[in-house]
Amino acid sequence: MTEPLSLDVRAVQYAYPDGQVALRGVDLSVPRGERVALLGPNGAGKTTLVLHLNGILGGGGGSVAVGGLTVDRDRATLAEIRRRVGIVFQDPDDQLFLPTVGEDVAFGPANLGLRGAELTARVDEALAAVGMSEHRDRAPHHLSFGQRRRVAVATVLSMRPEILVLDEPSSNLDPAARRELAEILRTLPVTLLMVTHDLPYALELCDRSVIIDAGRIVADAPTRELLADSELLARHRLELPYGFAVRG
Ligand SMILES: Nc1ncnc2c1ncn2[C@@H]1O[C@H](COP(=O)(O)OP(=O)(O)OP(=O)(O)O)[C@@H](O)[C@H]1O
Repeated sequence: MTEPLSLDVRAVQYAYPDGQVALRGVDLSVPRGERVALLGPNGAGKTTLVLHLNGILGGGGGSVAVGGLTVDRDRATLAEIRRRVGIVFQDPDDQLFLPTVGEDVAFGPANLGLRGAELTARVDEALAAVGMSEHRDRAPHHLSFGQRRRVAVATVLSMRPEILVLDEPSSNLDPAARRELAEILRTLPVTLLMVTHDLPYALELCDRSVIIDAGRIVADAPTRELLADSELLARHRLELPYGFAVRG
């Protein structure tokens, strides 16, 4: 039997209630363990697509499956889909709200009913994965922004997701924190989908990139190849930093 894809998006369409069409038939398959960057200009449909992955949005046509389970409206399926799709939002403070780091990381698995040694093991594992074990008893608001982002990643990892979705993971990080996070993300044994405007970060972390524009996937290829195509980038309002050149 072939292993199920981590993510299988087929012909997904979506218009917001005000009539604004955001997705016009999106297909995207991601095998388990792959890291993919989702690129595109403002308003392209990146967030709308991400919100389809865990069933926050849907119903406009097409299908989404995560680890072989199709996203559906019934409660049990939705709960399982939300466990399988871990979303790390751009602002870690949207994800951290308990008095200590350990409590924040335990929150998700505790909600699933885990207790005692099993719960402790989940928290240990997630904090170790992001290099934050020694900060377990600290208050999240006493940590640096870079540390809070790592803890936000841990709050999702403790659910043992099928796919980790990161929204602009490098934003607001200083160069050292940016590099440390990249090193962490590279070693995580999960499928990763990273929404970003930071093209060098996409190149550093993801072998494959997808460009979405006006609700359609317009390119899906090795990151190096995409970033070497300056006409393609310009057509979709994507820019490499000044002086940063990529050879295909
Ligand atoms: N709640 C909403 N109601 C109506 N239209 C919306 C809503 N949210 C987004 N849109 C529209 O849907 C389209 C896709 O937006 P989306 O936020 O998915 O783009 P994006 O690629 O994530 O952009 P950005 O890079 O700016 O975050 C845009 O035309 C946007 O104006």
